[in-house]
Amino acid sequence: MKRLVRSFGFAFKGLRYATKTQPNFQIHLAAGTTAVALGLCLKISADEWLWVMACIAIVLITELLNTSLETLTDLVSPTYHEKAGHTKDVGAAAVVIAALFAIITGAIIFLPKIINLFWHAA
Ligand SMILES: Nc1ncnc2c1ncn2[C@@H]1O[C@H](COP(=O)(O)OP(=O)(O)OP(=O)(O)O)[C@@H](O)[C@H]1O
Repeated sequence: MKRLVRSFGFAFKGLRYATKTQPNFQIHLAAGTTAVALGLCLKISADEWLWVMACIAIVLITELLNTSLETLTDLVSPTYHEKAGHTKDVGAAAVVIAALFAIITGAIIFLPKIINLFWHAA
């Protein structure tokens, strides 16, 4: 049990580090918070909540793994190396794919509801 609590402590340390030092992680956190606020305002269904939560988790997880990869790359290869560049580029590509998936899912869920709202307000 003590080991589990210690592991959680390290995990929160990592989360704090990413939140404090990574502007991209801060942007993804803000986007996730906005999606949750929109979900509450637009009263999305349980199924839609599952998609929204999955998207938020996938984007934050890929961003955290990318940060981890970048940090390790900077440690192992502080000077220019083609493979270090590939490592960072592939990590960044994973984040872009996750973010695109989240944007498309968000558009499918929220756009019709937002359009409907304006349609009825007009
Ligand atoms: N050691 C390196 N060797 C070769 N290319 C590198 C190296 N470090 C970075 N690069 C190239 O520069 C790009 C930007 O890297 P940089 O370290 O500036 O930002 P990042 O760590 O990818 O992202 P962030 O701005 O979120 O910290 C990388 O995607 C890679 O193409």
